[in-house]
Amino acid sequence: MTMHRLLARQIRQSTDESGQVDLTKLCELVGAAYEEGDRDRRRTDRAMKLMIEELEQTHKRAEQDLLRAREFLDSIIESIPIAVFAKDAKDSRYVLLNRAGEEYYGMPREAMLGKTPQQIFPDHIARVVNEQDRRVVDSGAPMFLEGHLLEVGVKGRDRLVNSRKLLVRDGSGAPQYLVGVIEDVTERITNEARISHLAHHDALTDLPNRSAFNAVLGERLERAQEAATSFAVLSLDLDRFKEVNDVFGHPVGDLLMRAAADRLAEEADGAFVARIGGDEFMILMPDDISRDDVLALAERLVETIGQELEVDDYLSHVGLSVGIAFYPDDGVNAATLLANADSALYRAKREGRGRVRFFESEMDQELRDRRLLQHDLRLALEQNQFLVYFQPQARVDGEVIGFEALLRWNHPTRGFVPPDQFIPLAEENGLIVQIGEWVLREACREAASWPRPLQVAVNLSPIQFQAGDLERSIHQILLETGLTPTRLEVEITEGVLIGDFTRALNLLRRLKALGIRIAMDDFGTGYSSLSYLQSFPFDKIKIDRSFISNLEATPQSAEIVRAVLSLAHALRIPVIAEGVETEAQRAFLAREACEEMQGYLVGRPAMIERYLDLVGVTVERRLYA
Ligand SMILES: Nc1nc2c(ncn2[C@@H]2O[C@H](COP(=O)(O)O[C@H]3[C@@H](O)[C@H](n4cnc5c(=O)[nH]c(N)nc54)O[C@@H]3COP(=O)(O)O)[C@@H](O)[C@H]2O)c(=O)[nH]1
Repeated sequence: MTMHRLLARQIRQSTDESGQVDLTKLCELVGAAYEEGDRDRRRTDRAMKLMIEELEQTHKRAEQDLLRAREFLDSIIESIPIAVFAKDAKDSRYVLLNRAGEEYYGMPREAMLGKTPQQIFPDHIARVVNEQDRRVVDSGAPMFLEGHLLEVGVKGRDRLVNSRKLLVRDGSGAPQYLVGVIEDVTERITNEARISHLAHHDALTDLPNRSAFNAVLGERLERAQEAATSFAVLSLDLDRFKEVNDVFGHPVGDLLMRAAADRLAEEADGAFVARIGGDEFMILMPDDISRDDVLALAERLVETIGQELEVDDYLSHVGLSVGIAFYPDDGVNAATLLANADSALYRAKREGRGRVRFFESEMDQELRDRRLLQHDLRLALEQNQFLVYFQPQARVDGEVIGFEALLRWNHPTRGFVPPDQFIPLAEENGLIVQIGEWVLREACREAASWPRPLQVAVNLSPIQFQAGDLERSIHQILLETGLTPTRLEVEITEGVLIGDFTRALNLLRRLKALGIRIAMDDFGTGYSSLSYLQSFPFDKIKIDRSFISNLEATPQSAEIVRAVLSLAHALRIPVIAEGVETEAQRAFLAREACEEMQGYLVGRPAMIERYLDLVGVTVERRLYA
């Protein structure tokens, strides 16, 4: 007989030693066991119920998470600014389209979902779309089209898009969906194009800039070397642009620059025109163009730029100088070609501006000479190669009233180098500041030693006004030398006032306040001498010697001198005429009531020893001074 182990134990526990079963005890034990079993079952039921509830919760949460994830993905797809669509891979019916897609196609999704391309687009577009879809489905490879013109949609055909289509397979690997994205890249491509344009063009004139010019020149050189062709490089520089800019201000200067650039580009007849900085331009002429044609074009450019330009109610006159170099005759690489075109330009400017010059080999030499002279100039001051010459200034009746100090450079091997040659170089490299200070000191020291209190006039370069502390150095020189300020006259050209006009004017006022006299040099040769007369109370006007030397030859010069004199008299400014060489010139000036004169007639520039009697020094006194 088999019996449940629990019942056997309960019978054992209810049986006494004689083998009698105590039924009451057994019933109690069995009853307790049943109750325990009931409790267990209830516990199990509760646990099961809890488990089921937990499972149901978990499932519900998973469903909600799934829903939320779906909604999240949907909202992303819906809000991304790129058109997204999905189609059934079998027949290309649209099954999904986001908001950007609606915008791109120009129709609500209801009008597209469930429909094939044929039911939505015109035939010729549907054909293309279907063909692309088939290709992706058949090959299984994604399709990517970059920067192509929009073929469908309402934004117009000027939009550029990147589009991508790829195949999605089901669990068994069969094609299920075609998913596509279309990104409108018009703005990006336009911006990239704009940035690239800015990098290669000059912002003011919109002409290609230096870097674009260098790139194009490089290509032209390569091509010309391969094809054995020739071409011309033109280096151009606007004449007097800086003056116009300074006198009328930068906004007018900008307008003028733009107008000049437009004229150049128009007249250049398709040649490559670049603005390489400031008022400098370069032009690359077409291959195998003849010298005559290049010359004709360059002359046309000079003429067209020389014509009056009306900008912002101002009438301006600028000019153009042009230097020309040919590949391969004048250089086979960019550096040589450009340097030679620049040398030719430099010659054109030096010969009076408004000119066209072809490069010639001796210009190269000239450029090298210039560099050598620059080099020597640096040594000149420390090696005491400079001298100050003095030229007398007199009343028209001949009475000497002072001297002009004129710088001379006695070079150890070249001999006397004309100031016209080395002063511009010293201005270019800034040495004029030190040299000018040296001249001032020498002139003041010399004048302070004269027994007669004559005046001494010293030329100041515009560069001395821009760099260094001119006021302090003049002040110190006057203290050092003991020269009375009223005996010092500084001669300035209008170049001093061009540039930072206010600063120069204030400096002149402070110098005048010290008692120094200010003379306007080269009157009549500049651009706006007259306008400067009203800005500052000059102590003297110096009529340029070009008018005096032409007095007898051209009646216009006499008229100009008369006009300057009458203007100066009206303004009560004394006038000195320079370059007076003949008695006839002196007599004319005397008749016209010109106050003073300077020139070979009175005396040539020379070492002061030549004029000791005029300054009141006896030779003996000088020797033992
Ligand atoms: N910034 C400085 N400029 C200076 C200084 N020294 C001279 N210069 C300038 O150099 C230019 C040429 O000067 P230079 O060769 O000395 O010529 C002067 C005279 O020699 C010349 N002159 C005088 N009289 C006559 C004459 O009767 N005939 C004739 N053909 N030439 C004559 O004129 C020049 C004087 O020029 P200016 O100063 O305009 O009165 C010249 O521009 C000088 O200014 C210097 O230290 N600093």
